[in-house]
Amino acid sequence: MAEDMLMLNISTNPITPTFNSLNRPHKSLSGREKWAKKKDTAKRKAVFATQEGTPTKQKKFNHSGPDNQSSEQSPKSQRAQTSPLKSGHKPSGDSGDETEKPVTKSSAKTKTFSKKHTEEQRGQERPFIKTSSLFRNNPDIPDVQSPAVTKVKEKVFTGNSFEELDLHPHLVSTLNKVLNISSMTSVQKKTIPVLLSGRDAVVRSQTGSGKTLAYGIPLVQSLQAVQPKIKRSDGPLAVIVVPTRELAQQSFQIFQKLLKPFTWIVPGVLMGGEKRKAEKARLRKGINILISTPGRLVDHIKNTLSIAFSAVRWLILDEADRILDLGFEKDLTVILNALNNDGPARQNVLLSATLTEGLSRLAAISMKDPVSIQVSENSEEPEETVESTPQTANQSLTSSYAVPEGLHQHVVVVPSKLRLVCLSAFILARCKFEKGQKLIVFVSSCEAVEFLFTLFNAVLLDKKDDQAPPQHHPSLNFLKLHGNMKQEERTEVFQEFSQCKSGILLCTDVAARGLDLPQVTWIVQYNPPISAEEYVHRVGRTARIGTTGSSLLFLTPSETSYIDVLASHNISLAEMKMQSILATLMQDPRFKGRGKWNNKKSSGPSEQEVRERATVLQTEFENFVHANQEAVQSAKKALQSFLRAYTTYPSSMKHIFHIRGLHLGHTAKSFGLRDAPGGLASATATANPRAGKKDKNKAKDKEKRPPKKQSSKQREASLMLSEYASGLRQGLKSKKKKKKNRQTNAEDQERTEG
Ligand SMILES: Nc1ncnc2c1ncn2[C@@H]1O[C@H](COP(=O)(O)OP(=O)(O)OP(=O)(O)O)[C@@H](O)[C@H]1O
Repeated sequence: MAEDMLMLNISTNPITPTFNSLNRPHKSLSGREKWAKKKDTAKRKAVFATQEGTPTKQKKFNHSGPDNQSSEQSPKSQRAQTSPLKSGHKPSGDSGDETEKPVTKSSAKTKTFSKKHTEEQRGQERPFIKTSSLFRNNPDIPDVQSPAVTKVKEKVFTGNSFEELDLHPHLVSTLNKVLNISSMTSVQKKTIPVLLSGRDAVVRSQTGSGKTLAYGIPLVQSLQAVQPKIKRSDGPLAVIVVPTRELAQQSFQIFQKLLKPFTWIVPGVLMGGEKRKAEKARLRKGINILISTPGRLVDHIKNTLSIAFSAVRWLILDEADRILDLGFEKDLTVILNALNNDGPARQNVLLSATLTEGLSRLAAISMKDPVSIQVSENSEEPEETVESTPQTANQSLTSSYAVPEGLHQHVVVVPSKLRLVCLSAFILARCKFEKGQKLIVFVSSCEAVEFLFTLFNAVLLDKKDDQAPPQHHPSLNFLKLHGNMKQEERTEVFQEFSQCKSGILLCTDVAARGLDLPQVTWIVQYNPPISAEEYVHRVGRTARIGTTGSSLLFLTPSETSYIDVLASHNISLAEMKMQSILATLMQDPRFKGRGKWNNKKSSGPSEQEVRERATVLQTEFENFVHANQEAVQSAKKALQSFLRAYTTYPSSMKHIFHIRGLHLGHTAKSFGLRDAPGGLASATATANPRAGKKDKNKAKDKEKRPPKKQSSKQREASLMLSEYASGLRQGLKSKKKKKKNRQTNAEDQERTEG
């Protein structure tokens, strides 16, 4: 690990041998080999010192110079290197250890010096650079070529107006005047007549194509026509199930608008995080269109006597593939049983941008001859809908997904160590040096969102001095959204990000589905999603309803095969170069390094200068993280949760995302940690069933009560469920003591988003 230690690394935390052994693809060097490498490195150092005339001391502070260049691969060596294990990627403990020794030896002495010196250097725009090895010993970045694919295209709009349908004139005028829409989208044109005819339907169309109104309009049309007029006391006539609270709120708001002329029809929303008592009272008064998350609906089915489904005529599952997915299945069964016991014949509608698998389970919700509706540009007018059974519907829905035409998708390959600075540079580029940019950054865990939120607010915002509050650049407005936040805060953030003109939303997949946040310009996937389907939903938060937008997927060199996975779903990405993202740092004087590279004649930013600035930024991150124990703990928690999430990729993707492919020292750096903390062994050993026996034993020793081993499916499920967790765990636990009776339901509740 010595090579990964900072030049002036003062860490007393030796790297656990377990991790070195997990990540060390090479056998240890013989004495002769070590000597040869030492000699070679010394030679290179000497050459550099002569070329740059770097004083010895300065060279110690910034060791990235010549060796960085050695890490820049020749085109030949760049080719076809995808796995660190295969690529000659040299993790800690390999070559370079010896060259760093003189420096690490003096670490005790430099500790005090570095701290004082760092402070002195601030304000002089020549920060003390502690992080010297950022650009060294990284795996090669392979050439990235997205395979040619035939993109699936969907036309968003039709030239047809809502007047052409046989709708109530007040409904049409509400669409025109309240929602400001006049012509139908393709999916609306296909779906509305089918649903008005009373048929069940399975609807798939690209993200942001207007699926909510595709079921909302016929639902309102049909309910307003019911005679005698619907009364509040009739209870629910339509049940709409959606996977997240924010989506529930959003759908509820749309129904409030649609129902403006039909005031006798009452919409209502039930969702986790809200007070049950208040919801019960509303249910007692009567809700005709009931929108709910699965968990909260189940909770009421079990505990609220006044909930009755005898009048339900419609069941709509929005984001149906998510609801039919792992974890929600049990809740859905409870909901369906309750509906089937009570209700008359009803219409069932399933919608999503990625409906494929899970359709065999449609039988379980007793769809009757569902019509399969999908939108494809190739289909000739009149656009046919397909009469199908659940089985044929399954066949007709391929796994090639349409993404919006105005979406420009990119990928950047970044070695683990550089991920944090690269993400920061990207955010600065978009939000500090450009105007009107609204970004959503997807991260794999709640803890990582919290960590990045605190870190970016502390480091990326301009600070004049330590006392003054950070100066908010107007566009550098960070927001966070994840399942462990209190509901009020979630709602506030959702509203704020919906309304703001620019900003950065750091979030988990809780924001991946269905949310219609206006004018989002970039979707950044800092951690790749667990499936191509989730990729489609995440990027679908931009370029909605015929507009344009962009996306950027971060991959490490060992993860580049993910591009092929996406290509197999007809999704292709253009490469963005890491260097060009990092070059943004040249615009920010706060990250100016020693500046001596400025003298160079070259017109563009020197690569070395960019690296130096990236190193300054990384140093700032590490200084912040190591400034106090709380920050270190937060970084460790984030790292641990990242590792846990990494073990949950499905087995079909383990060849790309396997915990063994991670270099933990490098990964730790992307959390501002100078070294991989000890104790991670237990986290990964318990999470990773394939970890060595030795690691598992160590983990057992350390943990008094090691968590139960889970199958990979269980882990995936529990991750998803914790992701969508209500955040009520503490409150529910205390209630548990008082009301044993409610225990089961409370657990169900906290287990789901609802
Ligand atoms: N006919 C229309 N004309 C103009 N805008 C429309 C029309 N129908 C819907 N919209 C708007 O398009 C946006 C996206 O609609 P919606 O959220 O229903 O998309 P979606 O297909 O459900 O997306 P996702 O798959 O991401 O959930 C919304 O802002 C909605 O108001």
